[in-house]
Amino acid sequence: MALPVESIRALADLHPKPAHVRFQYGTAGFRTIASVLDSVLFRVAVLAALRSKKLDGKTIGVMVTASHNPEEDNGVKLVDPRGEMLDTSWEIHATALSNAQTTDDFISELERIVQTLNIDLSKPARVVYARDTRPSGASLVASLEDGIKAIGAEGRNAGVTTTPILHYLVRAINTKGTKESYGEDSEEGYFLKLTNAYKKLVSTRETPEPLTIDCANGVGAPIAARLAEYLGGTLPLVLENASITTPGALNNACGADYVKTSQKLPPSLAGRLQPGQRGCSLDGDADRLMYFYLDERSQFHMLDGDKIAALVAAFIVELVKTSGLDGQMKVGVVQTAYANGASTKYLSERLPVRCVQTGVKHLHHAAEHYNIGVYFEANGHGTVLFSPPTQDLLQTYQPSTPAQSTALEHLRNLNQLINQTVGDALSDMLLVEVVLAHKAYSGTEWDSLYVDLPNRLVKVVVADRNQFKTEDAERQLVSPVGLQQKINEFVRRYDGGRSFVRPSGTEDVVRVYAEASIKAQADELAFRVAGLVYDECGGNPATRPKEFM
Ligand SMILES: CC(=O)N[C@H]1[C@@H](OP(=O)(O)O)O[C@H](CO)[C@@H](O)[C@@H]1O
Ligand SMILES: [Mg+2]
Repeated sequence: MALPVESIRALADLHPKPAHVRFQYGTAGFRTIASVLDSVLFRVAVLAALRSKKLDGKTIGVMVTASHNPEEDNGVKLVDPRGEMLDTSWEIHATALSNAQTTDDFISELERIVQTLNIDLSKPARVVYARDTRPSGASLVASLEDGIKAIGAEGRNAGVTTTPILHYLVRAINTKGTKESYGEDSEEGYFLKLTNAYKKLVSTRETPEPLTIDCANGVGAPIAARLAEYLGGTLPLVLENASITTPGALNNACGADYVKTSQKLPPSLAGRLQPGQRGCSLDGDADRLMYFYLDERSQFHMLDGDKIAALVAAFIVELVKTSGLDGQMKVGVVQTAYANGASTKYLSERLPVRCVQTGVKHLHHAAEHYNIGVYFEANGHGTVLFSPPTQDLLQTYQPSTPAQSTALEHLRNLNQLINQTVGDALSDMLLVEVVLAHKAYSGTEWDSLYVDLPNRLVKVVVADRNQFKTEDAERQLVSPVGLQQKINEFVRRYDGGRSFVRPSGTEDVVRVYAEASIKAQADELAFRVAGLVYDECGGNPATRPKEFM
């Protein structure tokens, strides 16, 4: 069977690639200003169909979102059959297709892919897609639907929903009717799976004080509202920043990325959160979560991805131990170099910790090596993975005491509560609430598990960020040659000092991270290293940021 070239050509002509734009399928898929993305959406749909055919008709997911980016941006990423991110080896095909200039170039590129990957075009193709609340979403989805139609794939529209729900749906569809069934392949199936597990986990606990959710004025708002209905009062939720139709509101001075970067309460919550109260922020597609609370003096305290990892990992280790499964189950944590050094210290004293490259796919894959793998980026993206043999063991294990039996039941319910396809702000939020309820912790007690080392993250604009090459999970620079030694010399002069430099995978900048035991010192170290990088790597002297030292 050949490609339906005529139908592809006719529809592709309606979605021409803009001249002079170069696209790249990066860490977060394609992401840029929405107005240039029309052709990308059309082409991604065709690629998703090819991937589905290559995988014997398994359903591939397509999510249209730009997460925490500004409202005028949009983006698209593919989801593989088990609900994970697209296999990295296909990223280059996505990039190549998106950059083909004419319809003819696009078709030749498709033919090349079909041939190189030996794709059997007679196989069925199935694609499920969704979008966030961005104003550009509807028209981009229409372009996507044209691509699905052009290649004759079967499309399923999952509507306006969160990224993690789309990932859930992909896995649920592909495991339907099998022994690994992940749940009903509907939003309702998702809500029921999570809330049933939550209710069982907190059944013997008191109903907590209401939890405020900053929904970033995004898709998390309507989804959290439905979640609240399914929770039915077992966890009272107060939704803030839930205006999904107010122009310009999305992610604007609110949401998880705002909280993490500015380390502040979103101004819109001032006076809405009372002293002692806890709250959390979602990002624009609800796959990141940041917690926070106000102490009795109304001081803001942030509980980031590292604090979530510490809370959750310690709880799971305890349950595994109490259940009597500790001889058979290795629990581990995966972090990146951006994890606060104090969190790494706290966790390493309790369980194995690995550091990997930035980017969720690296964390996810490393976490798969444990029986139970906890991974979180400091920015609040993360989840917990139970390996397939571990899930079987949880079903067959025979506890010998009532305490073992209770702990086992909790582990089984956590396995249901946690969205294991990808980081999921709402699932993670329920997980945090479970642990807080079990430990009877308020924000203060959770926060005091360890004290964050003061730190500073700085962006540096250099002539060419591609000259920066790293090793040791990005903690050491190997290129430009000699720069790492100079950084080390600075670091040595600071008590508790740590600093590393790496090229961003999502922005045209180099990132400098620094930590030290005192805030002023962390800032100074970061600005010294930033100044060094700037001067040595072609930063323009005329626009040298004044804070660089
Ligand atoms: C320091 C930082 O937060 N980096 C972020 C950012 O990656 P960069 O490669 O640093 O641009 O975006 C990634 C995708 O959202 C996210 O996984 C990662 O944590
Ligand atoms: Mg996101």
